[in-house]
Amino acid sequence: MNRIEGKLVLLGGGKMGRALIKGVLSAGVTTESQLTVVEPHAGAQQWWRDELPGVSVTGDGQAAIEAAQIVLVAVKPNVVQQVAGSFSGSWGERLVISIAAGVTLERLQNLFDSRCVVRVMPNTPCLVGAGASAYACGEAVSSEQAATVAAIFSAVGVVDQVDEQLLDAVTGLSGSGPAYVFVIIEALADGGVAAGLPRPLAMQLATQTVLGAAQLLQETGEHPAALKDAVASPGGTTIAGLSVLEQNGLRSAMIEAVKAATERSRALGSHA
Ligand SMILES: NC(=O)C1=CN([C@@H]2O[C@H](COP(=O)(O)OP(=O)(O)OC[C@H]3O[C@@H](n4cnc5c(N)ncnc54)[C@H](OP(=O)(O)O)[C@@H]3O)[C@@H](O)[C@H]2O)C=CC1
Ligand SMILES: O=C(O)[C@@H]1CCC=N1
Repeated sequence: MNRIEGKLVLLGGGKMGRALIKGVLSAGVTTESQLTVVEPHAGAQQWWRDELPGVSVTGDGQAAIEAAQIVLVAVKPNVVQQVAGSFSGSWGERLVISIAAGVTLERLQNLFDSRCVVRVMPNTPCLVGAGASAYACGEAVSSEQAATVAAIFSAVGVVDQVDEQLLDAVTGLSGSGPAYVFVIIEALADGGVAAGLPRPLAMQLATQTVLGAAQLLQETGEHPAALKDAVASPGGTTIAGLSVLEQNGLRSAMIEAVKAATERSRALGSHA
């Protein structure tokens, strides 16, 4: 794992900020003494003090940002403008990495008056080191700085550099995708309960089935259709279940969900 150089400030100590920082610390990408979290709300500050007592936490980021080489922006998209305006110095001397959904590189470059900005889309499985992230770099980001971004996000899962035009679709697929999968797992468990299984057993079987299927797909490198066919015996149980999924439009529901989330990411970008 590559260690990153310099002080890092996290703006916004909520769900994603916590997931990312816990991941980079446990992977040894940086250390608690190199980190400051800027979070205005007392409740959220307390979480950091309880969980990571070696990390500095403050409500006012001015001094910490002045001392930092890397700033990770993890506030809601509609708060990015406010945090960009909260610092009186020049952002341009720092690498600014934003995970705000939909907020474009052009918008980041304008808000931070810097071309040294990176737009990233991670997801919540970063919390357990199984995230999927993609990023695009602004015009002045050096290859060393791009490597810093890769080091941070590879500490919490897989990461790819992409053209910025793909990032709304990344948001619709892997950014929002964990929520779709949680709905599928919950529904599978409900089906098991409806068929007579105790709830805890149904939940364990549903979760492990999704985890195992994803792992099988990844490790064999087979096409999902081939693995699906291998489960479905002629005249058997699986083809009976699959036929109900087709009748009820599961595939098109998934496709439309990703498209709708992609559109929403584009819309967030135009309003942020
Ligand atoms: N959740 C997800 O699955 C994903 C989210 N994202 C993106 O990550 C970003 C953060 O999302 P998420 O972690 O879910 O949101 P959270 O609301 O959990 O975290 C945002 C945090 O920022 C704090 N905050 C508000 N104003 C300021 C400020 N002026 N300065 C510093 N901190 C502030 C919030 O405090 P308070 O709540 O008290 O206002 C909150 O603790 C969003 O832009 C989102 O689009 C990206 C990928 C996946
Ligand atoms: O729902 C959202 O807006 C954020 C971005 C991707 C996942 N959650």
